[in-house]
Amino acid sequence: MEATCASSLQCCTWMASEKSGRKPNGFLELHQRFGEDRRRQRIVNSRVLKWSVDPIRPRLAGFELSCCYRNSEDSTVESEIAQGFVDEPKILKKKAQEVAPYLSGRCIYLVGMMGSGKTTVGKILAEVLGYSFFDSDKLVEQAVGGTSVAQIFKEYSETFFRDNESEVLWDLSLMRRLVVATGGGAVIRPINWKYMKKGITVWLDVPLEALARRIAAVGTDSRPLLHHESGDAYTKALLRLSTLSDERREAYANADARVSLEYIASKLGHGDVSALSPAAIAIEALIQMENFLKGGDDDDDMAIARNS
Ligand SMILES: Nc1ncnc2c1ncn2[C@@H]1O[C@H](COP(=O)(O)OP(=O)(O)O)[C@@H](O)[C@H]1O
Ligand SMILES: O=C(O)C1=C[C@@H](OP(=O)(O)O)[C@@H](O)[C@H](O)C1
Repeated sequence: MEATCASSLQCCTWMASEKSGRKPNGFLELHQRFGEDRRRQRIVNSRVLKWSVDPIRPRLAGFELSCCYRNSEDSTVESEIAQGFVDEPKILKKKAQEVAPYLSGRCIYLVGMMGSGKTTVGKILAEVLGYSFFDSDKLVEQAVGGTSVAQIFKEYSETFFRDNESEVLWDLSLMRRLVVATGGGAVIRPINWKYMKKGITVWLDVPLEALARRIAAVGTDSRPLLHHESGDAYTKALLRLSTLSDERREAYANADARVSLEYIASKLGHGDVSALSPAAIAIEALIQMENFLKGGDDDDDMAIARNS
């Protein structure tokens, strides 16, 4: 079973921090774990060859890493392949503990296109941070007497839905320690940004083809803005999503932190974002939030680049 763990590089760094109490190159530690003393050697090239989920212990993602070293003493170059496992829940928990003091109870608002994973990733973030999770669509549905979003669009109007959405976001902005999965269109009203900016806003930036694949898999019943196109489910979703994305991309870019699935995938040497697990995306969200809150753009995950 092939799957990816976007946390590969963080994992290596974190394993290293745990043992040595400093922030060294994780790959050195990786090799120390395999019983070899590489401290006097410098990595000149490293590459993740393969990721896979352990079918017996699915919380663990296995990896195979190829490394090439230069020995500083005699200038010889050696290479080897190492294997290991990363425990995503453990990494998530550790990263959440690191980010929590910077958040100091501020709410997290996830923004992004329909199907970008705001609900899925939001629930994970809420759990690891000890926050409560809210889906703004669900709150609108409750406010309109339990009417579904699709039904609200049909029986009332999109404007009516948007008004209720703004009210819900205002109510939420008065609270603390929440992760909020906003509706994909919440970003189009400037007033909503005023409410959301009381917390930290995070944009889940997912390629349109991946969004269309996810939505085609679950159907468009709950997403009325996708009801009008004709054709098969994937093509229908892709067409409409690309128009919406053109209209909204600039608005999403107002977010404090951006989580680009293409960036995570390329960092790990993957061609396809569909292999990234929700937990791995949540880890990247925590990293990007930490960067924003610390006011820098340091990226521990670039260890490979720095050492190559
Ligand atoms: N990383 C992921 N990989 C594969 N499928 C995902 C991922 N994240 C979310 N999904 C799936 O995509 C669909 C939409 O996700 P959801 O979290 O509801 O998005 P949103 O709240 O942004 O509309 C769901 O069926 C969910 O299971
Ligand atoms: O993109 C949009 O305008 C919408 C996205 C939906 O939420 P999700 O992003 O949770 O699907 C929901 O708010 C409504 O159907 C409108």
